[in-house]
Amino acid sequence: MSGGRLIHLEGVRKVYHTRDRDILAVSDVTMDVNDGDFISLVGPSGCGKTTVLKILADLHPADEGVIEIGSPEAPFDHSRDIGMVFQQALLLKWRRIIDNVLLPAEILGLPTKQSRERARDLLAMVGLKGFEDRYPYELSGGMQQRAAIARSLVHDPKLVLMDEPFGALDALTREKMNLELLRIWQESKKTVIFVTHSIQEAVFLGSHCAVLTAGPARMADYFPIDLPYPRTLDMKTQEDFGVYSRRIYKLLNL
Ligand SMILES: Nc1ncnc2c1ncn2[C@@H]1O[C@H](COP(=O)(O)OP(=O)(O)OP(=O)(O)O)[C@@H](O)[C@H]1O
Repeated sequence: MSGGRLIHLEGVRKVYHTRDRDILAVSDVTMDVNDGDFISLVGPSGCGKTTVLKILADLHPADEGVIEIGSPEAPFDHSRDIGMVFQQALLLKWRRIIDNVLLPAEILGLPTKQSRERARDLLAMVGLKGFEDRYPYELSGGMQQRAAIARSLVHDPKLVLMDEPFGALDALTREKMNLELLRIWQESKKTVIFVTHSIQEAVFLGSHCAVLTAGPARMADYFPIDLPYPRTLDMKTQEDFGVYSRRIYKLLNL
């Protein structure tokens, strides 16, 4: 389901300079991402996964390397073309669910009526039809994360950055959300960069996988995951799933 190239990273490196020392956050980040790809970014704590997302979002400059997003024919606007989902849903507790989903559209000044319609459609897509007028406290953790996913899509971004969105959910809800996310990804046809600590989750979701290692923090591998979509939970017990998982375990010295 890949289209033209959206992202080209080559030899990207980032060092944080603090008062008493320099911290190498990530290095050797090299990857090409096509429109519609789902990239899993997996690695241990502190290996620079969030830093890669921040560089892509243009929140931090890189120290070295080539970063190209979009093309002259389809320029990329960081303020409009990125949607973000974090580990916590971060919904505003005084706003109804639909008004939370609408927030990026409001900030960008998009037409109200169309945005509201789109927000309703997205809430239906993430399985929250009927919950538009509820408040966040009335929703479970998984439902709140669905609302956060709808919010990340409301302004129709080209790229969705997800920083461990299911890290705070229990194991069963997390598996369910994995399946839901793949369905939403296939329906919305967005390019997704998905950060996770979980090797299983990385293999299960990704069309491609980037493996980051710590000490020194670097991208150790980037490869396609040639398992067919739609993915099903029983694939996790299959041999080729195990081959991909072992490749990552090995890189992480586990
Ligand atoms: N603003 C900052 N200033 C200084 N050091 C930072 C800053 N942000 C991150 N770091 C350091 O850079 C390294 C990489 O951090 P980053 O948050 O990208 O890792 P991560 O893989 O996302 O970690 P985690 O999985 O724990 O969220 C870490 O050593 C971290 O302490």
